Amino acid sequence: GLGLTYKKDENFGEWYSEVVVNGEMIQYYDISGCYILRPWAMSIWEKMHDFFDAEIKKMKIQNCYFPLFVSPGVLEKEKDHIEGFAPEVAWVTKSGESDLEVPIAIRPTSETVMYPYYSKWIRGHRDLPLRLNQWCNVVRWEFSNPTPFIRSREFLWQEGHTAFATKEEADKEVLEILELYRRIYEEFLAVPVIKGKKSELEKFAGGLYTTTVEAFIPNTGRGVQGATSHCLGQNFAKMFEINFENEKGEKCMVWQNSWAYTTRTIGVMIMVHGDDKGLVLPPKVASVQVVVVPVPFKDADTKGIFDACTSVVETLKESGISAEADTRDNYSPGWKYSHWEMKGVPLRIEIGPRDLANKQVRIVRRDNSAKTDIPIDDLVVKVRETLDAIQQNLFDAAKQKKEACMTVAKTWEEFMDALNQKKLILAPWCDEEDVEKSVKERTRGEMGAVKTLCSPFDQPEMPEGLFFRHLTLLYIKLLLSRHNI
Ligand SMILES: O=C1CCCN[C@@H]1CCCn1cnc2cc(F)c(Cl)cc2c1=O
Ligand SMILES: [Mg+2]
Repeated sequence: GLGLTYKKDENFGEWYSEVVVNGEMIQYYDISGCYILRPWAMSIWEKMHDFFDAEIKKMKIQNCYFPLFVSPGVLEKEKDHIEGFAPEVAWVTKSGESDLEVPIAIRPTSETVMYPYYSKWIRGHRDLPLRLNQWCNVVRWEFSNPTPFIRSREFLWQEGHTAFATKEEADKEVLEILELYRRIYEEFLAVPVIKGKKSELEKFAGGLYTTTVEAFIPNTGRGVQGATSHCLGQNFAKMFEINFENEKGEKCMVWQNSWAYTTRTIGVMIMVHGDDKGLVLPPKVASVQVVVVPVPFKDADTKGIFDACTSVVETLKESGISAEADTRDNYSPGWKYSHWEMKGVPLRIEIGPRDLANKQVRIVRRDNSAKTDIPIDDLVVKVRETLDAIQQNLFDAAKQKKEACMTVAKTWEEFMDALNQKKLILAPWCDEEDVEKSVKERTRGEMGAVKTLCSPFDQPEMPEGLFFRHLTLLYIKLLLSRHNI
């Protein structure tokens, strides 16, 4: 039938797999960990792309495209940089029947692809800042359970790679990009995130520091990394000899950043807003914001109703609202309601004989099912207001749920209690790796281990209790459950 067989709060993993398929976002593919992104998903990727691409162009960042293939020598340039990652690298070993002389890696990320050329291109301070971005796919042959959008062996992302003469410039850009990621989540996907800094243990090992926007999946009580903006320091400059002659003629190493968000953003949005009727799309990223459904009654003025639907769509389109009429005559209105609810269209407009007679339409919100009759003359104003209200309501509801699953722990007991309640924890933190490792060990239990998510930039006032050596930063812990999402 049309409905979902799994309930979100009872079988989250199965609900998610079903809703991405029934909502026509994903088609499962015959290679494990690979998924087809159907237009209903691709249009969301495009909306975010259009925003982010325009913003980075304002920052004078230019798009480019580097090859998919990486030669082994370059990939393995720095042993410690890729030590843990080697099992994820996919290799091309043959062409046709014949083996390649040397296997070629498929990019899992592009530092080692790009930086030998940064070294060639950057000679003097006038070549700086060099700021390139690419929109592409990457391949990481992961083995932990694949999940559409959240963890796939190939995914789409943008990766920015920038080089500066000074650390100050790099530090500034790291945060400018992080703010764009916050805006993608909070202004477009209606998902609240926390900005923060990763611990030494959790950061990108090849970099100097990692900043992150952490999102929250209330159904699992887990945090999830939303996007990341690293300052690489001069580590890669040293590795790839990316030097420049400064104004005084001295040879200096550049300071670099790299930053990315991926198609995981779409999965997070689905998990946060979806319900037992299907997807719930925030209007800012919905390719169809309003669907108009004719409700003919016997033969009462059917033509008038269809004409009204067409003119409502035209009026909305003229005012920049993406609207579509479902005039298919082989489906009932009821079927259409369920279908477009499953696809998460934010607003439905119904037009029947009574609406026609009263010169009104009935609007039905997807987020809270509220039904309102509005005069046709107020159509555009009311629809725009309602779409804005839906966007805000989705964000507010997600924020409230997130805060409900976070708690402050000042003592070890409070900490363990919160863990067992599958909460995210704000706890005093000494930011020492050995302590982080020991806490990970001490908390390894049937629910999985615990890891730190970030140290939030917005630190709440210091709690008075201390249980780590000394209180420096608060951070949010993540309770990892073996049965990941
Ligand atoms: O997160 C970003 C933003 C965009 C550019 N890259 C960085 C760091 C990526 C870390 N990382 C992540 N995954 C990796 C997987 C691999 F197989 C290899 Cl060889 C390397 C890596 C790796 O360096
Ligand atoms: Mg990884």
